[in-house]
Amino acid sequence: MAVFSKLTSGRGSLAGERLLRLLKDPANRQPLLIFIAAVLIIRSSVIPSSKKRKAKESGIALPVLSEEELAGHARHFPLLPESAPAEPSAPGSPKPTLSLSFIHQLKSLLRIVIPSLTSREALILLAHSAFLVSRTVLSVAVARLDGRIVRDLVSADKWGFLKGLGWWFLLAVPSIYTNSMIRHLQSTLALRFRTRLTRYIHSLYLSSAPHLRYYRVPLQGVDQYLTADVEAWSESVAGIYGNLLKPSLDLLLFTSQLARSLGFKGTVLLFVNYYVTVKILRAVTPAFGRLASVEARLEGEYRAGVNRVGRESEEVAFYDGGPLERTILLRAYTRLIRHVNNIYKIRIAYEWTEDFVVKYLWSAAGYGVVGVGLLARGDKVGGDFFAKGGKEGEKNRVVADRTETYISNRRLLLSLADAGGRLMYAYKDLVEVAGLTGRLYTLLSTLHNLPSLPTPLPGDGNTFELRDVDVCIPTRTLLLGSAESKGHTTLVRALSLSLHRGTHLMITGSNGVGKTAVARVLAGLWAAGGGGAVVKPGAGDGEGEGRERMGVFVVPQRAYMVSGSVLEQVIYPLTLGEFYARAEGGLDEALGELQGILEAAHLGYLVEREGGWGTVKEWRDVLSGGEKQRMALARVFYHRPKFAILDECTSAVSSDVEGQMYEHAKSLGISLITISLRPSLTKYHTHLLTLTGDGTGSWTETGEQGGSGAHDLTRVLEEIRVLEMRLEESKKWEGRVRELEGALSVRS
Ligand SMILES: Nc1ncnc2c1ncn2[C@@H]1O[C@H](COP(=O)(O)OP(=O)(O)OP(=O)(O)O)[C@@H](O)[C@H]1O
Repeated sequence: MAVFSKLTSGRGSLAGERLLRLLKDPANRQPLLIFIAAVLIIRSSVIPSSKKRKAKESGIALPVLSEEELAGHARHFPLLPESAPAEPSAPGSPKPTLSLSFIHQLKSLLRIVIPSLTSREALILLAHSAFLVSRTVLSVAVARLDGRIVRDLVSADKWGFLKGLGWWFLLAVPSIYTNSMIRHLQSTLALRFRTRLTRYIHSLYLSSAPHLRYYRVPLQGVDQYLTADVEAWSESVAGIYGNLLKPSLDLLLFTSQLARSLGFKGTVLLFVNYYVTVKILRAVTPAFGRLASVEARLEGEYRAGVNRVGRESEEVAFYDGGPLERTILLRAYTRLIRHVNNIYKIRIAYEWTEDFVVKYLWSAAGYGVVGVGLLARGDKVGGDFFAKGGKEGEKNRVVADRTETYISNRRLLLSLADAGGRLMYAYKDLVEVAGLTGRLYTLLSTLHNLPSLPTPLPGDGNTFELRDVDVCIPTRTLLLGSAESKGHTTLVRALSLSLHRGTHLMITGSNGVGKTAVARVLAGLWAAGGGGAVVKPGAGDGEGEGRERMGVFVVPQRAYMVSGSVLEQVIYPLTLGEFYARAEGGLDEALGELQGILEAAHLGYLVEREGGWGTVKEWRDVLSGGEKQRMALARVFYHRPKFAILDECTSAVSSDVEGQMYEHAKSLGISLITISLRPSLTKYHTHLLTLTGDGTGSWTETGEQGGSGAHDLTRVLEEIRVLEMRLEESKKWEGRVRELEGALSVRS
């Protein structure tokens, strides 16, 4: 009551008095109280004040969930047999029906989007529910008022009619406010669900080592899951609540209201009507859930095709592959459209039945139900009414009362038919939500259940070692972390290596023998097979070098350019925030250091050419192949790792520049592991690993022994080459000598 006394004080006292007067009437009390409660909830907690909104807008952030928080959810996402990674086509395959497993899946996802009963989402849901209830109550009030107005009209009650009209306008205000708030809260809820789910999936999918889920997830078209599916699910789930709750409430309330005037028979008839409706619609409802799930998958395939052409546009253009790409895209599009068309066709029969049931069967049932009471009693208001002693005024009153009852009931019945229709649509939506829920659950349970890769041994921090490791092409199980190498194609068998800082290894061998595969095992992307172990140097300050150094930094074959500025290209994968935090001597000094690094990578001109460190461009397209490779080397110089794995990453750089960059890297104390086919690079290394590629997985290692090393190896190879050349030449001279001898013998 404190709220009301506040309302009645001061300027609002007149309005407050009126409000209290309205509340005294029991017929008005219920809808008004609900309406006021809903407005107060919204004002206090859901719609932020302008001050609050400003603060929120300036600080919109999506903090990453911690591994502990993610682990807390993991138990709600056990790997279902349908979504087990053994089934690559899993996303479309689980049959989404309204079964127990759907309820479990939905609950698991709802836990993410509504984390607690005091969360903002729960409050919005509460306010949404309050508005839904108040809308139903308002509908009943409107139906009753409708009846009263017509009654007063029929009985020519002028004042009653005007009063009714006044109430009509008064009720319009909360009604329209309620309707718009329901829509607003539903969209807000959908957006918040989407944000929560996106944040959760990103935290899980892009979590850093040791899981590298984004690299290992064995699902096709993950982008479709992350974008379209999340959005569609959030919209549907936020909508389905209202679409289910409102008509269910309507059904309950309208039926109870009707039951009062329809009597027993009418009420039974109403229930028979419900039963028949449900039976008919259940029989004709197609598997909308599965259809929606397949549609999402096909949409994903088409989308991935379009993305590929956009990404590789230059390559496609060089080959002039447009027509072929068009055929591929059209094929994917046709598959999608054919499926969507099928859904439309399947829907026709369903919608015919639905229309008939909702519009005609329900209305007919309505007339029947209203009429049954009156017709059954057979008490006409005709001539015999007076014969039985009825008076004129009484007749008018009876007619007016019946009109009121009829109008109110008819309105309630129409609303009831509408509620029934909505409920049917909601059922269809619910089945579609089941499809999307199945897909998202598959994604999350797959991500949660990716087993950890075996953790590399730490060693002394300055040694890189492979002990008896089989390098195997990853089948799904190996990719998921199994160290069991049986049944897999083994590229390199029982490989053992031990590299200390200061030594430099070159891995060579012909194409496809598994050089990059060895790098993947070294970097921890693939599990070491054959029960072997990897000893990997972690981050640290090395041997008293002052600055914290990364353990291992890999430069892959294809140079990767991140979206962002020139500066962000050099410091990748460091964020700008981390870069600033590191710049202890000030930003100018840090940028000066970066400029020096670019010069060492022969890219000193870049910052000036591109208009500054902050210039943002699509660097993948702007930089030449060689420039991209030099930028990748600049990253190595910036991070100064203990070990750098360079996978054919200077193939487009001229030999002299390549040599200078190698020397520079070594001068920074970086131990190099180079994968290359260029013999000219051997001279920068102390060890040589040759993968023979003879199908047995064998390999040979040449290393520093007693002062000799790869330098000797190069020298020996060179000497053999020179001797072979001389041998070749000597054959020519032998031929010439024989020619001359032949000529001499002819003369003599
Ligand atoms: N994810 C994978 N799934 C299946 N096969 C793979 C996979 N990755 C690599 N392979 C196969 O393993 C073999 C070795 O690949 P890898 O990339 O290590 O060769 P490489 O020696 O680096 O060759 P190149 O000199 O051409 O770069 C190849 O035959 C390749 O097709």
